[in-house]
Amino acid sequence: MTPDLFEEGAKRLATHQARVVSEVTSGDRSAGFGRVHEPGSLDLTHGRILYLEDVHVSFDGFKAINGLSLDIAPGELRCIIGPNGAGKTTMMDIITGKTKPDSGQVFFGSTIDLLRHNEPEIAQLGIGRKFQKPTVFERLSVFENLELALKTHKGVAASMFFKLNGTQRDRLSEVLHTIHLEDSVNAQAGNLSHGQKQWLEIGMLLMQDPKLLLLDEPVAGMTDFETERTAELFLTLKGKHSLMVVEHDMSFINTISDIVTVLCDGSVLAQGTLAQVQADERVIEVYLGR
Ligand SMILES: Nc1ncnc2c1ncn2[C@@H]1O[C@H](COP(=O)(O)OP(=O)(O)OP(=O)(O)O)[C@@H](O)[C@H]1O
Repeated sequence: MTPDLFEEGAKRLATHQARVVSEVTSGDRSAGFGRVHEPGSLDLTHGRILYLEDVHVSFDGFKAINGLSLDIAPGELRCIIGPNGAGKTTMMDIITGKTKPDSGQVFFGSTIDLLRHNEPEIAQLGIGRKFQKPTVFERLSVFENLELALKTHKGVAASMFFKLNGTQRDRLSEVLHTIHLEDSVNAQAGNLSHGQKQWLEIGMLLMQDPKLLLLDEPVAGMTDFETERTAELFLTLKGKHSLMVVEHDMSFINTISDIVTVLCDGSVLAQGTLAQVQADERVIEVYLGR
């Protein structure tokens, strides 16, 4: 880096720090959000890995997200439910940088302002997303899919010369064990069952060691047996990773959930244990009264 660029960077940092100091209220809920962080580290000082505050998004005047505030603790497994059109997918689009909100705050840890980053950067920061439909490479083996996930994460240039080292091989074996696919390591992904493909895709995300995993209807289309194993898998991941699971299957949610957040009309309608939210009159009304 040239001295000029150094100087410019130092000036930007000083301006940013001055602005942050003037904005932060001591002891406030938002205290410290926006602080400059060490590159590569995730500041969890405030005990929150994800923090959304008063987020708004409109599509052609329609308020899809309307004052959404929500936060998640490190290692937590949070379930998100809500009727069709509640804003669940749009919320995930905002967290992963696919949709930029009109206003509001979205922080990863205390210091990383996600609204300043694009989709690939957010993935590199440690937020992995699994869409409803499995998207594995059908012609490749289970092993090759997992290996490819690691290569892709390293970037195009690095991936051309990529060769698994010992630690990465150990990681791959560990992930294979976690996703219950040890016996299918050489199977072609296209020949796996629907549930196994879903697990493989989760395994591909795990190869990148995400800090936060967003999972959209992970058990849709699974057999009862596959759903049970997925519940076991998520309970294994909880603690090591933070998980946000959007699901409609209430018995699955009952097995895995601590706290359930109910979204409706783009904001949080209720939050608590599954039993608490199911007993909430407002929740009953949005599910049954429409
Ligand atoms: N790109 C877009 N343009 C216009 N409207 C949109 C767009 N994306 C989402 N919406 C609208 O925003 C609202 C929220 O949609 P979203 O997909 O986030 O809901 P959801 O809770 O994920 O629903 P579902 O459970 O059916 O997947 C819906 O009314 C949807 O039609």
